[in-house]
Amino acid sequence: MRDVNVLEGNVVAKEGMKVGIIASRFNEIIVSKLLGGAIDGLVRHGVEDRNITAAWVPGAFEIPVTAAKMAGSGKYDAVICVGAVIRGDTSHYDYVCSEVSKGVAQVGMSTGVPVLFGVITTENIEQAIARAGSKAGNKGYDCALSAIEMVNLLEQM
Ligand SMILES: Nc1c(NC[C@H](O)[C@H](O)[C@H](O)CO)[nH]c(=O)[nH]c1=O
Ligand SMILES: CC(=O)[C@@H](O)COP(=O)(O)O
Repeated sequence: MRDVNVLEGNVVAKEGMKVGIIASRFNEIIVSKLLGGAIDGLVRHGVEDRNITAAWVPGAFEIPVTAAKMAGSGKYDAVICVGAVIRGDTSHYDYVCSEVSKGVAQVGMSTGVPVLFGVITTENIEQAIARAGSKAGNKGYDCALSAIEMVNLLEQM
């Protein structure tokens, strides 16, 4: 490749990195696994337990307002959002998923704080289980590593 400048964040947490995690309680049996995966990923890559703060909200729809509060507080280098939205019998699923994804993205862009979207949106419980620590991995863990990478990348800009 030509001799260009390439910026990339590594996945080793900077000294004193502080992370907020927002977990939605709806489908808690799934979300607790996502939360555990996020914490595991952060700690394994150098974030200290005492620098991780987790907050429970009722459902995924309450994540964006909480993310705005966390990201806007100046206390956190990154915010990870984990939840599980599983389709039911009505169109409620579509509205929840749409607003949560848009809201989380908006918080990141408006604050400049990396806000990671670890809310799984599935057609059924089997798909959710697969993404919460079984055959499709753990989306919470994945978001932890992405949070560290994004903090390290944005600090270079
Ligand atoms: N059906 C799911 C919900 N619904 C609840 C909403 O997120 C919200 O708490 C309520 O509409 C009150 O504002 N939430 C999930 O996280 N997952 C679902 O599958
Ligand atoms: C994602 C939801 O809001 C959904 O679980 C609610 O179920 P229903 O559409 O049957 O009311």
